[in-house]
Amino acid sequence: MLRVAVPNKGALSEAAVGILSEAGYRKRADPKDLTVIDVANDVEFYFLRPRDVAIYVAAGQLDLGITGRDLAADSGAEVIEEVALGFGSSTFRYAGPAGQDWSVDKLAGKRIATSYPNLVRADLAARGIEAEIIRLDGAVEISIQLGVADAIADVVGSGRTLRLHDLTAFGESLCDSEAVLVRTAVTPEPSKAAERFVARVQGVVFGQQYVMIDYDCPKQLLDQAVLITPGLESPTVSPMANPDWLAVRAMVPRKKHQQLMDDLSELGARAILASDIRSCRF
Ligand SMILES: Nc1ncnc2c1ncn2[C@@H]1O[C@H](COP(=O)(O)OP(=O)(O)OP(=O)(O)O)[C@@H](O)[C@H]1O
Ligand SMILES: O=P(O)(O)OC[C@H]1O[C@H](OP(=O)(O)OP(=O)(O)O)[C@H](O)[C@@H]1O
Ligand SMILES: [Mg+2]
Repeated sequence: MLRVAVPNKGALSEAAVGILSEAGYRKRADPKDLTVIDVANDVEFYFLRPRDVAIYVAAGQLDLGITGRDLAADSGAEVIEEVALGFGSSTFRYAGPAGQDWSVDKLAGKRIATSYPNLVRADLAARGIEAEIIRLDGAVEISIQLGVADAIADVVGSGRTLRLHDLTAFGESLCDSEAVLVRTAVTPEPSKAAERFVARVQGVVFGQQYVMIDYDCPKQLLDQAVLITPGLESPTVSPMANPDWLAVRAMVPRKKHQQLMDDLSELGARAILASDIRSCRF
């Protein structure tokens, strides 16, 4: 039976469970359940802290797991990233009190509070900077005010928490993160069952990032319309009852679809429809 780790709570949990459900896997009945056996798909799910997921997967105890790229990097566990899941996006930044002229060099000799000590230690070592790392479990932004640190290194999503605490980020991002599906590096190749699981998850994630566009196109405008909606391989073009018109169907990136619909409309296409793709395979 394939063994898969899923975040049991926190920022990544809900979206991870949503993708797995859309991929046809069984959900847990009670949020306190730590395991679910999906007999129909021959998969056992383990609901773990996302910070621990890469450790189990790297050790080969579990075949696959969903975690954050930053959490996996900080754990030091060796895992292979199979699918970037398109949610839980963040950067990982140094920050200090606003109004001071911060730069990474100025961290030398300072106290830096963080929940990601290994990520920070590796970055400072690569820069040849010596500083004291204060390891905290969370609410890191308050640590300067409380006098235990001079600067912090933390996850930045919207940036709201930094602003609320009068902190300013500086330096490059140490890790551009999102939720990822990782697999063990113990075996060089994934098993057939792991490959199938990855394909299902990839299919749902890909479906979320694209929409299907259908439209009616005057025959003489087809070449120009195909430039607007080239599809993945090539759009599907079908005859219509009226021989002067063609029906066209193509996948387009979700982020661009409204712009592309405007372009098609201005070109002369009609009855332009966009629909969600729930899942796909390539
Ligand atoms: N705005 C955000 N806040 C927190 N984590 C975020 C945010 N955006 C993305 N993430 C990602 O979520 C993961 C952290 O997951 P975790 O479960 O620890 O979240 P959490 O909500 O901080 O939980 P807890 O605070 O209970 O430990 C990291 O990969 C982080 O990059
Ligand atoms: O840039 P923002 O959108 O404001 O989000 C970033 C904040 O969210 C997370 O904290 P969380 O709520 O998980 O609490 P924690 O610090 O206790 O983990 C993270 O550690 C930052 O503090
Ligand atoms: Mg947190």
